[in-house]
Amino acid sequence: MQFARINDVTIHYQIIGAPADRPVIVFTNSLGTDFRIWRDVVVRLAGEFAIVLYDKRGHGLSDVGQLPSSIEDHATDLAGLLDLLSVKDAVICGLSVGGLIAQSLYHRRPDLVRALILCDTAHKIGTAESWNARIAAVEQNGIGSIVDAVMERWFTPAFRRPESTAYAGYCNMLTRQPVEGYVAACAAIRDADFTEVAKTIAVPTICIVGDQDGSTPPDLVLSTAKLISGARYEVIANCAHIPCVEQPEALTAIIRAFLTSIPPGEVSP
Ligand SMILES: O=C(O)CC1=CCC(=O)O1
Repeated sequence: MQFARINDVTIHYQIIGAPADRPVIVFTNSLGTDFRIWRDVVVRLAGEFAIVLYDKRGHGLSDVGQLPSSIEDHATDLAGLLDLLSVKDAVICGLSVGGLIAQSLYHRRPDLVRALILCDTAHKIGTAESWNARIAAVEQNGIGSIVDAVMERWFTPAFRRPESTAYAGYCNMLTRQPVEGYVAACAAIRDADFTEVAKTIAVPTICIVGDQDGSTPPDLVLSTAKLISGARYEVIANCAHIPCVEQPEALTAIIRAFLTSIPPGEVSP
């Protein structure tokens, strides 16, 4: 296990492969998850790319940090981690709130970003009312009180079978996040609007979405792709909000095809 102290926050991360030898992909995960969600993609890409995984503040083994915190704070954490690891020009793959963090990182530190993979994310996610209702429910009754509703957005019915041990495990992952970290991330998402930032993105970008995503549905992700000059758009079949868990093979194929299509010398393995 690897830990770094960044912006007074202990950040849990993992680095696989040598960044000096290979293009680097950095994975930044979604609300209520830690970096283990990327495992089935990472095992497919390891060897072709160097890979950086980390738990954003308030999730997994990372500290919650000072409250309140914003998407910009998350982006500053990620920039600090990449500086610490001497990683530049990385491909940033952000899932959901991770995609907001990726857009913010691009805005603040474009030198760190070679390409963007915006996965089940948007320029703006949800409404203030929906986030305030979620925050109130979690503060009053805990994360367990929202687990069924969240799982309906994360996974298709085929994945949400009661007898599935994987499904049970991801319910555990959600409910075991620290309440204050979860609530802080909900508030950060509520307060984030990257509409204007998205219009400035000038690196190769792909927007990917599950066809049954209940959190950032395909039409929302398409509207984000349309804000970004030259962005590609891909829909994954039989998939909801977390394709790295539900359809890792399809997601990996899209990531690989995207990265190998970028001009040689930029990100080709
Ligand atoms: O929990 C959800 O509804 C899904 C989600 C929204 C933002 C994020 O990161 O995950």
